[in-house]
Amino acid sequence: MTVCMAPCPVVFDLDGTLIDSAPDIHACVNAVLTQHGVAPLTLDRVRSFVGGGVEVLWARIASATGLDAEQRRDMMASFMVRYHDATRLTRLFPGVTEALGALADRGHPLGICTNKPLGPTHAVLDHFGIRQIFGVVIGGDSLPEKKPDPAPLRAAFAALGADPAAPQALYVGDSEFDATCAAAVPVPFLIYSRGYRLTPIDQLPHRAVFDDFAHLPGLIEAHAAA
Ligand SMILES: O=C(O)COP(=O)(O)O
Ligand SMILES: [Mg+2]
Repeated sequence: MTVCMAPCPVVFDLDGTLIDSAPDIHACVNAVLTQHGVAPLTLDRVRSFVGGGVEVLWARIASATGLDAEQRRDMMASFMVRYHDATRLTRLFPGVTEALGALADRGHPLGICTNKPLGPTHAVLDHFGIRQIFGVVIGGDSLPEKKPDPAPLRAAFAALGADPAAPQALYVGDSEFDATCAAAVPVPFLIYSRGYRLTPIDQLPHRAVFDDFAHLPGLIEAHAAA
């Protein structure tokens, strides 16, 4: 077992991990559907479509509502205009601010690797005043690849000057996309159990699970010392 000589780098997913953004995504989706005469979808349904980025979201909406390719393209474009600064219904999950502050105070380099496009990602980080705490923010449109491809997460660790293969590096996320991505990097994965995951936790590769951000700094210190 190695002892962490320097605070380990920690990269976070965003939607369903640090923020509960499904209500804003749901509102933007339904505004567009209604505008085009398509019946709205429930919050649970839209939440179940989040995790793979905007193209995956609209592919799932199209198959749920029977949109053709042209309708889907037009509606996705209208969605992006609304989504760009949609923060009104979004909340940080309980304890996130305190956990990020504690990790930053202990010197952990922190980053974001999300499939959410950079525009709405920056808007929401600015809205909550937490953008500066992150040394790198990789969005769903930062690279040609998205999670579960390992490239965006590797880029996040590289920007932090960290080697994800170092035993102490960590990725924290909520979904199947995150678990598969972390395994492909490879980097140990901590899963937040109150996010947007559909698959049972025991079927996803992960190092540890937590349901309260108050426990995260202790979990990370325990991992780093293991
Ligand atoms: O925008 C999405 O679909 C998912 O975003 P996430 O990668 O932060 O969970
Ligand atoms: Mg997520």
